[in-house]
This record gives sequence, structure tokens and C-alpha cells, in this order.
Amino acid sequence: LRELRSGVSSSPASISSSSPSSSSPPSSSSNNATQQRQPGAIIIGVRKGGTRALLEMLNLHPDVEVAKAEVHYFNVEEHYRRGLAWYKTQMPFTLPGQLTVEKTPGYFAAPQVPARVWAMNPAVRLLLIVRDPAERLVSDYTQVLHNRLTRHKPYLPLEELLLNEGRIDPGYKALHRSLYHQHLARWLEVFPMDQIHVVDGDALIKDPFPELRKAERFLNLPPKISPNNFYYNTTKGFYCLLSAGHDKCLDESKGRPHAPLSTQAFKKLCRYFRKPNKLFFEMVGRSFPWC
Ligand SMILES: Nc1ncnc2c1ncn2[C@@H]1O[C@H](COP(=O)(O)OS(=O)(=O)O)[C@@H](OP(=O)(O)O)[C@H]1O
Repeated sequence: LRELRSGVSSSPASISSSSPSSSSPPSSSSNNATQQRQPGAIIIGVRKGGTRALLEMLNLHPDVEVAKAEVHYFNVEEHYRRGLAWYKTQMPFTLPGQLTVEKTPGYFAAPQVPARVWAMNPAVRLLLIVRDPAERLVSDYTQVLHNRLTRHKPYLPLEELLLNEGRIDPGYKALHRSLYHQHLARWLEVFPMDQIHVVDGDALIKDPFPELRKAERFLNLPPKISPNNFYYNTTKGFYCLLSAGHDKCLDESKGRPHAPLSTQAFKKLCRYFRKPNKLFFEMVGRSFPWC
């Protein structure tokens, strides 16, 4: 733990990483000791929206510790059956008052997840990072293509999966994952909108700091992340992170060149998303400059 290493103590009372109902009762031996706690905030999606970048950037904050690996607790039955005690073992060790954050982008579109998250902690804070849904779809396809090629397996060109007789095929899975309003509607059956903070993934790419400042505010964290924590890496073509003299860029699976898609097909995609996007904007009470 950075705070233990540096001997700095900061325990903002406003941060709770577990619900009163489900946390262990305080004991004299555990009060000041590090423990694995359930998350006080979860990045629920969207897949390819910039969830890793957001997690790593939040981790710059001294009061935040993040689960490095995706846990898939609420969306994978086998994991969920292992119970909350297992979930906590997947979390980092934290001091009381530190905020635990995990990210699993698969949570957003999985119908069973919102009620399960609520059952864990109805006060948990949710972060949803979104990105132009057409770009997201191409990024999603590119990732699957890359995984297939790595395993020496064939995969159809994007246009063949996306179009059926020249029209957008609504059955394409990656298309469905970009219908943000449908998935958010399920979360809003369970959580109020003010418990869900929407991060602009396109803005995070262009200039991360303002998005991080807004996220700090939402999480009731003192403003500790600064513009000096970021520098633009011209080789990578993305912002990288700077902390305590160390710099870190996200790995090569983040920010790789996208698979080709004709301008005509991309335009069809943009047209297809116009209505769903409008519905999403109404739900979140703001709009985004998407295609
Ligand atoms: N600073 C920085 N560095 C690198 N990449 C960045 C950064 N900020 C945001 N992004 C964007 O994050 C996209 C990957 O999103 P996710 O991390 O959510 O992907 S995943 O769902 O976990 O696989 C990834 O998508 P692609 O560009 O399509 O690869 C990036 O555009």
C-alpha cells in the first residue's frame, strides 16, 4: 500500500468502501489494519470504452486502491456462486477509509448484474465510461479479431458481420453492446441516476485530467490527481501516467489501430445509432458529440 509505505495517513470519513450492513463488524485488531474489502465504486462498462484507462488513472489517487484484474463476479455464475467472501479475496488490501475500485466492463450489458450489485451494497457508486458507439463497435470487433488471429482462427471481415443485404444487422452482438440506453435502462430499474457517474471516454482520450477531476468529485475524494500526472506520449499516441517519478502507458491492446470499415458502412452505423443515442442522452441528461 502506497500510504503504508509512505507513512502518510489519509482517511476521508466520506469514503466508505463497504456497506454498513455487509461489512465485517469493526474489531480492535482490524480497525487500523489493511483488509480486503468489497468495492465502494465499480466501473461497470462499457466494454472498449476506456475502462482500463479510467481505473489506472483513479489509482493515481492516494485514497484509492484498485483490483488490477477483472473480477467478473456478478456476471459469471460460477464466480457469483463462490459468494461475497471470495469476491473480497479478489480485492486489494486497503486501510479503513480508502476506496476500493474494481472494473469489469461485462457488467453493463449483463441483465442479472444490477440487482446483484444492489444486494451487495445499495450505496455503491457506479462509473460508466462511454464512447462513440460506432467507434466502440469497431474497437470491439478489432479486439475479437485480434484474439482470433492470435489463436490462428479465421474471422469474417467486419462488414460481413455488420451488414445483411446492405442493411445493419441488429443481431450482431457488438452492435447490441453499443445500445447504451437498453443496458442503462436495466440499471435504472435498480439504482437512481445520481449513483451513476457517466465518464466521457472520448474526452478522457483527448485530455484525461478534467474527466478525472469530475470522477474525484463524484467519489467524494479530495482533489489529489493533477494535470502533472499525465503526459502525451507521441509514440503511443495516447496520454500516459506519471506518478512518483514512474511513467506508465497502457499496454498495446489499448489504442491499437482499428480494423478497416468502409466510409459508407460507418455512415450507416452512425445513422443506426442516432435514435438509441438520443434515448441515452435523455436518460443521462446530457449529450455527447457522437457521429
Ligand atoms: N490513455 C490511454 N491509453 C490507451 N488507451 C486509452 C487511453 N485512454 C482511453 N483509451 C481507450 O481505451 C480503449 C480500451 O477500452 P477498455 O479498457 O475499456 O477495453 S476493455 O473493454 O477492457 O477491453 C482503447 O480503445 P482502442 O483505441 O479501440 O484500442 C483506447 O482508445
